[in-house]
Amino acid sequence: MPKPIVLHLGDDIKWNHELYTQLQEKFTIKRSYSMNRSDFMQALKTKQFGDFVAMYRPFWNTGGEMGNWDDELISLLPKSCKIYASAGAGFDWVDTKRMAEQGIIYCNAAAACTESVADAAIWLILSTFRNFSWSAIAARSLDVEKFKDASQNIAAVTHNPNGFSLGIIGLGKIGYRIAQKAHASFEMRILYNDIRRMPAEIEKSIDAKFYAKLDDMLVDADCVLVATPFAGDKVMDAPHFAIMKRGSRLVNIARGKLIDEEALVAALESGHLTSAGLDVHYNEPAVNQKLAKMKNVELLSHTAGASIESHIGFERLGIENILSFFSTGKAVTAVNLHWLKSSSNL
Ligand SMILES: O=CC(=O)O
Repeated sequence: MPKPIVLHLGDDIKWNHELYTQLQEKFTIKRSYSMNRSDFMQALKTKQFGDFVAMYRPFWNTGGEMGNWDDELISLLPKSCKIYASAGAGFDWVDTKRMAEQGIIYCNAAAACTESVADAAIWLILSTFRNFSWSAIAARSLDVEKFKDASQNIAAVTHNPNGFSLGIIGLGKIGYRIAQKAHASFEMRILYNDIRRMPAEIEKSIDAKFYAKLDDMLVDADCVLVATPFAGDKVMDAPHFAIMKRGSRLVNIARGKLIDEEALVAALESGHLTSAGLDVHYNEPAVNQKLAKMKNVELLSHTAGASIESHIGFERLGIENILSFFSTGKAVTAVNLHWLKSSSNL
């Protein structure tokens, strides 16, 4: 009996060679490498990869050249395909509901980059309180006047985060890890808003206060952290910024489109918000020109999750998802089971 086929998207794996050998023992691996959308669609139409049962994308740098996984692409997948295990935490580029309708489980890999993203969030939170961006820009300018300006004036406008409140939108795996770190390192008071309340022991472990309504939390938080998946709608727009505490801060490590960036600019320009820290941007890879000019805004190039540890974990978790699914019927990190269960195709 021929082995079932796994379609490996993108580059070779780099780290988990033993585990990959296990995958090769159980499956025939076909490769698409970095095909563009039209070549990839053509390959699916002509069944170039055969009737594969799973897709595996080990790292986010490659394997996404076909673009968003929408109805056009998903409807070309063979009916044999049951699981797509990909690198990456966010899955705004995959229509996971549409996949479920076709009986395909989508597995993300947030668990593999949680630590990296949480560390980056701590950097951004700290930066918004201490205005490190201003200091760094001045030092790199090689301009002694800018250096003196930063060195003499920053102390008058910055704070230790200790004892301030961090209001987290989305206390998932990543939000919780950030809360743990902020609570343990800076004794920050943790507030959170989510669609569901966490169990009492989770809340107790970080002394967290739950807000059923986002607006109520925005009024109380000294720093608002966006850590929720992007599902098509903004969570922060002008009315939200308006009710935030005067002098508070905003950090976003989730997706740029969750925030109305122009409204954020206006809130910073008016001084209603003191500072912001953004890993993600509305029009990536382009960064908002006004934000880029603000010394009280820390900006990163969507690298919060970028570390070798994340890469190793992405590769591993993807293979584990596929091996587990075909041996036990259960994937490790499926995100669309709620839709799959109700799908009439199953
Ligand atoms: O943004 C990065 C990711 O979704 O993993």
